[in-house]
Amino acid sequence: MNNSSSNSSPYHRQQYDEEAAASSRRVKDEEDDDETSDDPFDITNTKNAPIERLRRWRQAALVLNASRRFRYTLDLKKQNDREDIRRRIRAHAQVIRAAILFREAGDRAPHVSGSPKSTTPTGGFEIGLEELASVTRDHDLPALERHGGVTGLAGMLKTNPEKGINGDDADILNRKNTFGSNTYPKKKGRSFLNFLWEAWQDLTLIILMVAAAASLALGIKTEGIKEGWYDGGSIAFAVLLVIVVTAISDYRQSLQFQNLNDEKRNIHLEIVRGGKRVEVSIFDIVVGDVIPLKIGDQVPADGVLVVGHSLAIDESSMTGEAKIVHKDHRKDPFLMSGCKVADGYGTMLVTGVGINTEWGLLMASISEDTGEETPLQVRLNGVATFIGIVGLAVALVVLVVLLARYFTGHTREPNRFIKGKTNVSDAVDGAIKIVTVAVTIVVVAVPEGLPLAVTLTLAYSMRKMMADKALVRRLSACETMGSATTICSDKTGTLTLNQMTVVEAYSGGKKLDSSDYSRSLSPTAQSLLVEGIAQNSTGSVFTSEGGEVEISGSPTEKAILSWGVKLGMKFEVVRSEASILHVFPFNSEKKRGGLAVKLPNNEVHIHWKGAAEIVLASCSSFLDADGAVKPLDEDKVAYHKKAIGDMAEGSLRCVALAYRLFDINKVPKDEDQLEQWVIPEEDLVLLAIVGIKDPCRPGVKNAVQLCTNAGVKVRMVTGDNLQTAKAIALECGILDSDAAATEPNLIEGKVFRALSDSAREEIADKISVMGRSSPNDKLLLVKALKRRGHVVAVTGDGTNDAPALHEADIGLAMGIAGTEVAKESSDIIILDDNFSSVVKVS
Ligand SMILES: Nc1ncnc2c1ncn2[C@@H]1O[C@H](COP(=O)(O)OP(=O)(O)OP(=O)(O)O)[C@@H](O)[C@H]1O
Ligand SMILES: [Ca+2]
Repeated sequence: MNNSSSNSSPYHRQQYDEEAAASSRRVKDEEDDDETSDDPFDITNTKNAPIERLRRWRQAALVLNASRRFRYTLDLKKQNDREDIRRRIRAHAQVIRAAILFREAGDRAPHVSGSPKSTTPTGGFEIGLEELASVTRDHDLPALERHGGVTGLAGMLKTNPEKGINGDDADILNRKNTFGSNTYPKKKGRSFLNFLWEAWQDLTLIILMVAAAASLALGIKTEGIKEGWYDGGSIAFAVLLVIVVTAISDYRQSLQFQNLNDEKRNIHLEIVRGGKRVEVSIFDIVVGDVIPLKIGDQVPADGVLVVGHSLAIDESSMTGEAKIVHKDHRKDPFLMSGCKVADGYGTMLVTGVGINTEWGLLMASISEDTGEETPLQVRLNGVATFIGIVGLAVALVVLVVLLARYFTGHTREPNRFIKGKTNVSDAVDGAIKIVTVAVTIVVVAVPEGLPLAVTLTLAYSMRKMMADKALVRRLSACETMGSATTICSDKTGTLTLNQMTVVEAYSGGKKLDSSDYSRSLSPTAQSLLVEGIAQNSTGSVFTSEGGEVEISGSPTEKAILSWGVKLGMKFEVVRSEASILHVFPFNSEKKRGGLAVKLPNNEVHIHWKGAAEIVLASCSSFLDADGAVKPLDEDKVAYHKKAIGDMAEGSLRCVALAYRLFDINKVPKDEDQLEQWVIPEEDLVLLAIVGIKDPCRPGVKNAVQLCTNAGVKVRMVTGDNLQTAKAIALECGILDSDAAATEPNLIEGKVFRALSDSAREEIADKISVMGRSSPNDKLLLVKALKRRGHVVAVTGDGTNDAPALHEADIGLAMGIAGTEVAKESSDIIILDDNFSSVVKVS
């Protein structure tokens, strides 16, 4: 909390705090929570977990530490607790909001009616922090309109909706001081003492401690203080050792988890500053920043949409319900931090950061789970406890039997107990001997070290994985990874470098000269291609004053954009020449993306770009060498198919560009209908087919070999063309010869999809390469393999890989190219995207 209160105008913040404090106090009372927090507004202080534990302590005498022992299953309660905290925070946020609104209403009353600027703007901006934050948090569309919509807001925040803030240090600092920074106070980790305290609360240890005390007392009684303390003392020492080692190990693990979390949260993303895309850390985002969003991204801060194309947001992380919300800049432009982009793309203007967003409040209050246990640990803990209890029971039985025998005189010992004859002191000595036997049984039987050994081993392997560039999100993954029998890897970026360049191109019914692509192009083809490339792209080209070009976007986009630059494309100029009517964003399902643009002369051009053979199938004509539209007859289709085949053979990824004219009168006039408009995708005119090279990663071949030798089969599941997939698979050793490259070793996604469940199971084992697969095919394959008894590891980067990653026994997400959604569904994040690291992990 501290940093945001120091960042905002002190006067308002104080008032805000007081009221919010009062109301949150009420909420707390209602919930009857033992939360102890000096500053009630400081929700970062929810000391919930230990209290929960204490409460359980009180409730059940037997369950000493429910979080560690006496569980034979993983802790579902913990997840519920987290959900609970979320819900509470949401309620909190509502209360805080209500408090602000209440106060504002009070403020407004004297000066008659609701002037929109009831809070004093600071820092040279025309709008104050609270005002701004409340507009976005309440999704207050009328208020946004009062401020002049997004453009008005951008003006007030001294930013440009297209170019962003200018991004000099002074400006950024000023914004941070005025509106806060996009960070939240970290929840303090638990102290070492805390772990010590937790470590001794363990049934087996308590049994041992009692045994130590008993043994100490008995020893001293029978052998005197000098000699008698050995047994008891050594048991006590062992117990102490176990407690300390457990505590140290847990403590170190919690520190490590904190580091991991910091790393996990430190998302790097591209934003627009000074008209240029720059990569910054999510923590450096300030109010006024303009951020492009694409499928799979996490919304990094609260904001409003500047432009969006089919943008759909998954708000489940905030609202708790799985619901996809369509955003558009007129009706619902508000974006909540922490949500995921489910589809489409757009640009947002940041209006709220850090603790001023609901997500910030949430993150500041949830302590990351550090006490996670793996299935093996849970099982071993169960076993240890079970053995302990059995030991205790046996010891008790022995005790009872021996005592009974002793006191009934059924022993053969010389000084056995004879009723009336044996004096009290002898009788006690005899009984003590028997008790000592029982204690010994307990000490021997309780296997305290067992679970500890596992914990230590796992902690070690996690550290080792980190060194191998793998970030472990779920500790149990370390355990499972060792037993993986097959790896389903995607191609792009994992097996290949993800550095793409166009190396071959066909246009006008012939192959272009790769030393100078534009020379053999007709002016018509050149201008249409340039238009299609510049407009139909989620990437961007920035030309600095010195004339240097910087290209950003996904690797495929970058390759095509830089090819466009070679054709003489002036990105900004082309973009400003025509206005975009509607967009169908690229997705892996359809493998193509398209859009409609309106030219100044009222012509409507529709451009498509996507997987070559798919786009080719939608074409009915092509642009010949002179720029005239010619029908695509059988010969020409065969020619282009062969061209694609040749390029794929050479392991190139093929992308086709096509366009068509469209009657402007048929374009829906109404904005809502335009939003629903399905862009025509038939009768296209083929403009060009390009072959993009994406070299194999060095070392991948060895890594694959290593896996094969270890009995782990590597399979490639890719969205790319089957031939391209085959060529790459041969290159990196997934297929060893052309002869092996037959169905069902090599299979196309749609063939696999069409099979019945049982048939899929039949052939799943044999599949080495699957080409032109949709994300769902990957899921199907994983399911089939699992049913065949395989332990499946899956690597992936895309949003649509999430289901497969989730389904897999071990999901590995790519740290660099991977989308946030994919990372969230994974167990391990491969930081350098390298397949060799995947192999090291296993
Ligand atoms: N931005 C893009 N615009 C148009 N077409 C594209 C774009 N990106 C990829 N493609 C085409 O779609 C095909 C498949 O893309 P998809 O996203 O399914 O696979 P991928 O994830 O890139 O590959 P992999 O599954 O190996 O990681 C590519 O072969 C290419 O032809
Ligand atoms: Ca992929």
